[in-house]
Amino acid sequence: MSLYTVNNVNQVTIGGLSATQLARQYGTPLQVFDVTMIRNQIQAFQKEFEDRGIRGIVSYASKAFSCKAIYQVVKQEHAHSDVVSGGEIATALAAGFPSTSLSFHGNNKSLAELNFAVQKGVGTIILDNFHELELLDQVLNENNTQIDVLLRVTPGVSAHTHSYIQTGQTDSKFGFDIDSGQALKAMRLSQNNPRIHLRGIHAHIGSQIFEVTGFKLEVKKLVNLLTNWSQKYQFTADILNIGGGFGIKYTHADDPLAPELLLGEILDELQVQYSKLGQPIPTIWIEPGRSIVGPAGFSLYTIGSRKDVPGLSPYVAVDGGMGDNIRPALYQADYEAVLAENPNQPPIETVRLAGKFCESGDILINHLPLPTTKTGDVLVMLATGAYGYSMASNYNRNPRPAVVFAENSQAQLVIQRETYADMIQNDLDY
Ligand SMILES: Cc1ncc(COP(=O)(O)O)c(C=O)c1O
Ligand SMILES: N[C@@H](CCCC[NH3+])C(=O)O
Repeated sequence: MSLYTVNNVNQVTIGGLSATQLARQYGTPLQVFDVTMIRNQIQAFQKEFEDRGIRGIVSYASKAFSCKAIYQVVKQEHAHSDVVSGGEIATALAAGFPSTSLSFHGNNKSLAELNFAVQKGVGTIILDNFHELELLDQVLNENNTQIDVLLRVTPGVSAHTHSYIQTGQTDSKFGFDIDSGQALKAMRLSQNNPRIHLRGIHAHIGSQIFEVTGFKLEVKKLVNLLTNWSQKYQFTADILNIGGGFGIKYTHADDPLAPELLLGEILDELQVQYSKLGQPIPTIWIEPGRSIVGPAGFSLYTIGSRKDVPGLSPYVAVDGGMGDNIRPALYQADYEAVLAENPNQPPIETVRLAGKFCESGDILINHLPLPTTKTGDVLVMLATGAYGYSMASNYNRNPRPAVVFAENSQAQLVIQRETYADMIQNDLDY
């Protein structure tokens, strides 16, 4: 499976449009999304549920990439979205996303954020800790209302992934621990709170996961927990949210199962578990972020300076870097990149693709094989749609790039390039 497509004149294309042309039209650095790929992935997840007759909800984890346009695409695909801050809620609502299809996550939601969520009619609060339970109770009382809640539990399963991005193991800042009894206590408190409609539980075991084993352990543990709660405490869950984390192909060294096939295996396991119990499967929610927007995103850069270092690979610098994609610097994440024109030419050298930020560690790709390049060439970095723009910064007061959605050979600007004025507007004189 290739990470990019080309047209008949051997140019990289995104959503049917030439990357060179997009770079010319909108400037670089530029983030472009192939919207068809986003839609196809959401639909592929939905089909896995339908094929098995399981009620399922795809809740896009919008921390992976949040802006009005993406919530609009998610809404068009009849999916839900998970949000992790007042800012994500506000963006989704500004996009016309139905508040009832939002679920609100976070290990330290503020009173103001909970109040905002409740007043705006956010559908589900994913309760993370006892402090939040108190805040939520206060907010619900003050607003004289009720809300649906899922309890986030930590099943003690740690999936194989980069250690910085693991969640879900017992030693996690997120959620109620099952083994120590925190989860049970939270369930009892919620069950006894007339303003809380406890609908079920949630767990998330990590990110960029290729193996189904961790997920299978997770669902076994969750089903056991729910069985125990239903037998001993008459609590019947109608929602089981198994989180996100489906891994994607960033480079040719990655060979993940297609995310929907991974989901299929998890659903098969759930069917086995529930048929052993002789019980119906609750509605299953998933929260994929990376797998929905990651492969669909492309970063377009223009090559600028070059520095040759005797005996070592040269630095080839582009007009973006850690400000629009912190992942290589933060997680040592690997990516691939190709020239927008004739991407299949045989390489003549391996370069270090450097960003323009004032940090030696601002290297986007450490070993990038490239044909002859020159200043002004457009380079396309692949599979950058998840946690790139959403983690972008104004470091060195570089403006964040523009974002374009491309679909059926049409392009539309969905986030304007930041201007110097945008960055200065909140500064005050002294
Ligand atoms: C609770 C929760 N749900 C969903 C996600 C999305 O994960 P991913 O982007 O790996 O699918 C995350 C991030 O890891 C998360 O913390
Ligand atoms: N930001 C991380 C993933 C974090 C997952 C959020 N729970 C990444 O770039 O891979």
